[in-house]
Amino acid sequence: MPDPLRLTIRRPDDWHLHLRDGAMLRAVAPHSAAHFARAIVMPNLVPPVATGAQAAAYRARILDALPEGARFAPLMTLYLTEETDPDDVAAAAASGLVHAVKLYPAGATTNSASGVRDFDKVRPTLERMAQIGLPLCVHGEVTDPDIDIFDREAVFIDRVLDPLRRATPGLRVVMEHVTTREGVAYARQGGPDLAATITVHHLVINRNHILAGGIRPHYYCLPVAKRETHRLALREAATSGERMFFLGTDSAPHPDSAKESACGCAGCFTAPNALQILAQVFEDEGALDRLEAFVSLNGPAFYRLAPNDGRITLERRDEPARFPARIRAGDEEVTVFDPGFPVHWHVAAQADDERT
Ligand SMILES: NC(=O)N[C@@H](CC(=O)O)C(=O)O
Ligand SMILES: [Zn+2]
Ligand SMILES: [Zn+2]
Repeated sequence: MPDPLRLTIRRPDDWHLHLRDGAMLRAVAPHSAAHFARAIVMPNLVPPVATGAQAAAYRARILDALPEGARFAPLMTLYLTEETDPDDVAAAAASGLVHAVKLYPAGATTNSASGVRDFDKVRPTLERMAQIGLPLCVHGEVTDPDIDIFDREAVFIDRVLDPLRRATPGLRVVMEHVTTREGVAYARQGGPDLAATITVHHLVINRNHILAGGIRPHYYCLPVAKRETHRLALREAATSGERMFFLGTDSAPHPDSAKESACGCAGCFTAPNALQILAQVFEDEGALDRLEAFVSLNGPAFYRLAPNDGRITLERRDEPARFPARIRAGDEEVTVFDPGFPVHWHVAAQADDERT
C-alpha cells in the first residue's frame, strides 16, 4: 500500500472531455490543464467537429485558450456523420491529429442531431477504422422513445453495439461513460479491442441524488445515473485495476441558466475537482494503489500511447479541499459538481511539475 497521506502517480489523462468553444472554452480549459496532461476532446460542437480540417482549427482554438506555460495536449476526435469521408478520417489519424471517432446515435444526447441514423451509411468509415486501428468512442444509448431511459444503455449493447462489433471484426471500441452493471460486464468480456470509460459523477451519485427530496439539475447528465446496484458495479470496476476501465470525466459544462430550466441540459461539470474526488473514492474503497492504473495507465495503453512522464502528488489532509461552487464563463456561471461529502485529497502545489 502507498503512504496513506501522500500519493505520487504519473500525470493523469482524461479520456472523455467536453471543452466547448469561445468564452466557455476559455473558462473551462485551464481547469482540465491544471491536473490532466492530455484529454480526448469530444467533438459535439454546433456545427460538429466532423472533418480533419475542423479538428485542426478546433485544436488551435483550444491551445489558444490555455494559460501560459500549460502542458496539456488535446487529443482530437471526429464526429461521425452519415457524410463522413473515410479518407479524411484516415488522413487525420495518420497525421497524428485525430485519435478517435465519436459515434452519437442521432438524438441520444447533447448536440447529437448530426449523428448516425442509418448504420449502413457509416460502414465504409468503420471498416477503414478497423483496418488502421483507430478507436470508435460510442455514446451507448438507444434513442427509441419506447425504451425506458434507465434501460437505454443495456438495450443499446444488445441491439446496436454487439451486432456492430460482430459485423466489424477488429474495430476498436470505447464504451463511453458506462453507467450500468450490464455495461461493465460487456466491457469485461470484450477482449483487447474493447474498453470503457467511467466518469467521476457516476461513481458518486445514483438516481436518488437527482430525484429524491427535490430535483437537482446539476446531477442530471446522460446517460442518466441509475440505481445504487449499478453505481456499486461501477465503483468495483473502476477500482479493480483491470486494463479495460479508465477515466473519462465527461466533464460537460453548461451555463447554469441552461441547467436550471424547465427543460434543463444534461451534463455535470467536474473538471476542477475530478481528481481529488476520485482519490477520495479510491481511498474509501481501499484501492488507492489502483488509482494510477485507472487515471494514468490503462487509458494510454488502450490508445497505444506512452503514459505521461510527469508525476502528480496527491495529499490527504484533515482539512477538506475547498472547491468553488461555480465558475464564471463570459456572462454566464457554471456550477461545479458537488460530491456531497468532504474530499480530503488535495493536489499538492508543486505536483504537476515534471522537473520536481
Ligand atoms: N454527458 C452529458 O450529459 N452531456 C454531454 C454529452 C454526452 O457526453 O453525452 C454534453 O455535451 O453536454
Ligand atoms: Zn455521451
Ligand atoms: Zn460526453
